[in-house]
Formats: sequence, structure tokens, C-alpha cells
Amino acid sequence: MTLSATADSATDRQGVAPLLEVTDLVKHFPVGGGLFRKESPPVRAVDGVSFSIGRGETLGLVGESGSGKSTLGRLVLRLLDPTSGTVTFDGQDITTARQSQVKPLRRRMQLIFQDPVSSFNPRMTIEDLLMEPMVVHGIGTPAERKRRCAELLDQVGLASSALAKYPHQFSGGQAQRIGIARALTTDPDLLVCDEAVSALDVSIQAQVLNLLKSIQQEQGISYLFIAHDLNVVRYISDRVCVMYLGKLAEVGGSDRIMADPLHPYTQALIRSIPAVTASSSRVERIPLQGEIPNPSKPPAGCRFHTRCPLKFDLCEQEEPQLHERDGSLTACHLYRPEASA
Ligand SMILES: Nc1ncnc2c1ncn2[C@@H]1O[C@H](COP(=O)(O)OP(=O)(O)OP(=O)(O)O)[C@@H](O)[C@H]1O
Repeated sequence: MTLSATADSATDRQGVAPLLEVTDLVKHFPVGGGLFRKESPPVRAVDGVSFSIGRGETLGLVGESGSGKSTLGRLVLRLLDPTSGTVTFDGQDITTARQSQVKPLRRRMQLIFQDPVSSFNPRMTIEDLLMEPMVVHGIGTPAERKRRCAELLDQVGLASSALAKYPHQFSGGQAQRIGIARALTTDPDLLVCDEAVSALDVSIQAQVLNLLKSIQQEQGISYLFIAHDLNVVRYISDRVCVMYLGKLAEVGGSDRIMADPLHPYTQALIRSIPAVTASSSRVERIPLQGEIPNPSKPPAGCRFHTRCPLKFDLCEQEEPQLHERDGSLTACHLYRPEASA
């Protein structure tokens, strides 16, 4: 049986419609061209991806640099227009909606990214920065907005004295807390966290991840949590999508993916995580061999076959579909139903 990634959707697990449903999403970026130059094949950044996110669920999205994670996150927020496919948010197709229809939805979907300070106007105080989204979306009276700024800073663990300061006066971890507070100003249902803790020290990472978890418990927000670090993704996610060169390689519960990865790419990602062995205190890791191929000219058949230690003839000829196996979905010919029959 071949299934789309929505087959293990939040609808099945929770009995209610998922908050977000992504179906066959494609984003190709045109390259080159011009008056005298031949147009090159487009960059196939996202190439037919389907998944869903339930209410209050965290879906992790992991893969090497260049696998298409950020593009996917921006498509979900309609910061980019897709080449084809649909994104449905709370029952509404946002891919075909006009920008005027998207604006009220955007209030309910916010982005947290790696370097919040670079997006902040350095001449604005933290209070002004927190006020801004509320003003743009017409939320509250000036007095209510002021009160909300102080509440939000408290929620993210910062003193209200921070309101009068400027972005450069904060450490990386504090700046990310401000980024989270700013994202919460519009009371969103979905946060897309794009490498939100990647630039932080490990101990600070854990504090910010715990903050995100506690906010989720209090407010029931859903997260699409994007990171290249599988350890970080595992810590915060209920389910994990493993992405390779614009496609999903594997989708499953985060504990299952870590304990029993099926796809050779997921296995290689896990082996590349630094680990302390029992016999020595040395950190050992087996880095992934080879480079991720050019997304303008992805390999035929399975996109991972050029780096896969388990490849066989079919892998070079036929593109594997996502198949259900042990409660997960895996796009690998090793697990096609005929292979196990
Ligand atoms: N605007 C664009 N125009 C052309 N190519 C793009 C554009 N944005 C992204 N790409 C390309 O699309 C591919 C996927 O990029 P994307 O940033 O989504 O990957 P990623 O997995 O998030 O990697 P990283 O962690 O390095 O950001 C890359 O080859 C990238 O160069």
C-alpha cells in the first residue's frame, strides 16, 4: 500500500481535523536565463511534499543544509508562493487565497528564526518591537498593548526592565526569548521555528527548548520545528519528517525514528550525531559521506542512491514512494510492500 504522508495525519490520531495540511507541495526556483543566456533547469527546492500538523503538536523537520527545509517553512507561511500543491490552514486553502485574505491568517501563524536581532530595527526599543505586530494587526488599545508587552516578557523569563532597552544589549539566548515574545504578540496557533536554537550554546539551547515546550503546554500552540540537528529535533518533536533533496525520506514518531530508523538516510543522520561511547570519553561520530547533490539536477530514481550504502539496481531506476512500515512512512525500495511479501 502506498500512502501520502498525510495518511498518518493528526486527523487519525486525534479524531479532529489537523491545524495544517500540506499536500504535494512543490517549489521550483527558476535559475539564470536572460536575453542571451540559456535558462538552466530550476532548483527543485521542494518537490512533492505532504504532511500534516495536529493542534498542539510539534512536527520536527530535519535534513542537511540544502534539503529544502527553510523553503518548506516559508511556503507554509505563504511567504513564498508554491509552484504547485496546497497548504490548508485550519480548513482554509492559503495557497490560492489573495494576500488580503492571507493577512488575518498570518496573525495566527508566526515565524521564529535563527538570528532574531538581524530582523530587529536596532533603533527600536524592545517595547516598540513587541508593540509593532499588535499595531499592524490592530490588536488591543495602547494601554492593553503596553500591559501585554510586560506580560509577554515575563512569560519568556525576562524582566520588564528589558522593555526600555535595545536589541544589541541582549545575549543570543535573551534575544531569542524576545523573538519568541514578539511571535506570541498576535496569539498564534502555529509557530514555524526555523533553526531557532541552532546558533546558541547547548545549555542555552536546552533552556529555550524548554521555554517553547512550556508555552506549548500552556497555550496549545502547534510547532513546525526546523533544524539540521536531529538531537534538537528529537527533544522537542512528537513526530519527525526527515527531508532529503526536496523530498520526504521518512516520517514517524520521534522516539521510533531515533530508536529504529528505517531509511538509510535517517540511519546516516543518526550516525553523524556526536556520541560519547561507553568505552571512552571521546566523542565519536561517523560523518555522512559525500555531498548533497545539486537540486537542479537531482539523481534519477531514489535521490539518496548516490550516497546510499544499501542501494540496488531499482534505486537508480525508480523513484520510491512513501510506504507504511511499522507505524512510520518510509520512501525506500527496501521497504516497498513487494519486497517484504
Ligand atoms: N530564492 C531562491 N532562489 C534560488 N534557489 C534557492 C532560493 N532559496 C533557496 N534556494 C535553493 O533551494 C535549495 C533548498 O534551500 P533551503 O534553504 O530551503 O534548504 P535548507 O534545508 O533550509 O538548508 P539551510 O539549512 O542551509 O538553509 C538550496 O539549493 C538553495 O540554494
